[in-house]
Amino acid sequence: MSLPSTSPARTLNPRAPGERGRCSPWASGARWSAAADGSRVQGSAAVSPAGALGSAAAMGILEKISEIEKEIARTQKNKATEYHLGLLKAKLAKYRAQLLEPSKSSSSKGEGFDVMKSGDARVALIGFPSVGKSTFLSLMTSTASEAASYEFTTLTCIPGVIEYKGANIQLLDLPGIIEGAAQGKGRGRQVIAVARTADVVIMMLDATKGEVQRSLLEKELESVGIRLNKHKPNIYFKPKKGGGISFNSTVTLTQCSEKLVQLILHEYKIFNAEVLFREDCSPDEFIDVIVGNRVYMPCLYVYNKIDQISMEEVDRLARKPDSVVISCGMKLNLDYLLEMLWEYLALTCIYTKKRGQRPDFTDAIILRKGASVEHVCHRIHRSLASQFKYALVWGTSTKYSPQRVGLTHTMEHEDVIQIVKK
Ligand SMILES: Nc1nc2c(ncn2[C@@H]2O[C@H](COP(=O)(O)OP(=O)(O)OP(=O)(O)O)[C@@H](O)[C@H]2O)c(=O)[nH]1
Ligand SMILES: [K+]
Ligand SMILES: [Mg+2]
Repeated sequence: MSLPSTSPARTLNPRAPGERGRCSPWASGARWSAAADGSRVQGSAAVSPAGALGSAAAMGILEKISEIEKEIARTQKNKATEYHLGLLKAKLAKYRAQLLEPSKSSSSKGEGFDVMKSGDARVALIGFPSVGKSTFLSLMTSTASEAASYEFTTLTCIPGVIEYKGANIQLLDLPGIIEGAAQGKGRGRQVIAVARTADVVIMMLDATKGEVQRSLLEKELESVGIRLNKHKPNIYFKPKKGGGISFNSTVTLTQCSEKLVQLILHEYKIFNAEVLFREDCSPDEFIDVIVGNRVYMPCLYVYNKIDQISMEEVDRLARKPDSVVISCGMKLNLDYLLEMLWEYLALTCIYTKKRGQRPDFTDAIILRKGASVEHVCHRIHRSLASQFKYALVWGTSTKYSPQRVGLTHTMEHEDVIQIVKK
């Protein structure tokens, strides 16, 4: 491929990096309603009964899962089958959970996967074999991870550090995963366990291969409770000791009804609970709330090897939501990827200020979203929180500037803080 001399940047990045509204998973949530349903319906292919699970019990569950998935696929989706489908989905989620449980206690943890969390954030590289994950790690960090043209070059978790805007971002190179990973194929289960601990997942894809790799990987992660670029369903759910099921909603529901909610709850042997829908959620989303243990994670789809495809194809991929096109081989568009990654991490930068002085804007304290004043204290000095009297905060997290706050106050991006000791 030859890159055009006129404005390649526009083709690579049809979105301006600052356009957080359109690319950030925290934006309005418009994308979210369409995504939930149907994903399981197509999921039948992903569950292969030939999964690497040894025990007969596990095989039994796999069979049950594939049977339910077949039935869901057979069942037409309409008003009359709504309850039936809802029940099937609840059953499916239950069996999937059972399938995953035993592995936690067994010895299948896998050597080399317990990498210590370090730095300000963690990013996991997930992808099929030989898409270029290790090449990427070696390029972006000072760590070298072996890259080669054969599959499964990487067998463990290799950590590196990206230094960007004063933050240390831990980047994890992982073995390639394949279809059936969630059922234990290859090192899939260990890889997915690491992915769950990340702040952002980079799903690396080979731009020369079809779209099917993306949907296969999404399905694998979905099936173990990882929700990509979705927010937690806004449903209040509280199991109770008695009193039956009290059901309410603050919005018009088009996908769930009281009866369906009850059916699903009964499937989980829950007969007393308070349920309040604050959003028009699907049955799948409601099941996610009951099951709990779901991880809602931002994901960047990174198409590598664009040096191998046509300009038109590059342009098409670059326009997909949550997507970035790169070439590790030709070092194309890596800066833009870093900008996007920074946005998706949505780290909070806090500036400190001494009494009577201007804030120090040269040295930000970098924290995860939702960090409190106490987190800030710990970052400055280990004993500061115990000597803390109050803090003055300027910025978007307070109503007044400055405002006197306590240790539990939640900080926001670019707030300025002055800490007053006892
Ligand atoms: N043409 C081209 N080849 C690339 C690019 N990036 C990586 N490769 C090649 O792709 C092959 C696989 O790269 P790796 O980095 O080993 O891929 P991986 O995803 O870590 O593979 P596993 O560890 O086996 O899962 C190597 O031969 C790389 O040189 C790229 O941007 N363009
Ligand atoms: K490889
Ligand atoms: Mg590798």
